[in-house]
Amino acid sequence: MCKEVAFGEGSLAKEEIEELIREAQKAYQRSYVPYSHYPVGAAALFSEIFAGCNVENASFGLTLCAERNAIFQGIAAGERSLRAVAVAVPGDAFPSPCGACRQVMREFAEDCPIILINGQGKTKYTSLKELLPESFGPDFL
Ligand SMILES: O=c1ccn([C@H]2C[C@H](O)[C@@H](CO)O2)c(=O)[nH]1
Ligand SMILES: [Zn+2]
Repeated sequence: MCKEVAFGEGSLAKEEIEELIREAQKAYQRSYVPYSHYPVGAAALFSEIFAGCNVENASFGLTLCAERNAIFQGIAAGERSLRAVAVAVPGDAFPSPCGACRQVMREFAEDCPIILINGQGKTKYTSLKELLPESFGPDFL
């Protein structure tokens, strides 16, 4: 059975959500975080799933967040339409995508579901519209 879960104007199959969550959870195990010790994994659903982890650098400002890493993997593969994003961390607290990542998501989705996952596998559902209201995007130009 493939239960559809409605999100705003779109919908996602329950199986798609579960796989997206699993991919985000796997991704944080590949994080390179010798400075913050805060691993983050993300999975971006385009026509398929692209995963990414955060990658830090001794020159701290060069750090790439997990969300942008995952999204850019999709874009580099030729994808343009972002359907959902999952973000997972190992700790008790839920993750929250930073402002830069929210704006990068906005480039490829007007609005999309965002699933936040903590280390116990608990989930919080939000959306890009909620995290980045009154956003600036490509349609302004
Ligand atoms: O949503 C977030 C927030 C932070 N980070 C990373 C950047 C850095 O490696 C570490 C601490 O900021 O967490 C992410 O990957 N995603
Ligand atoms: Zn970020």
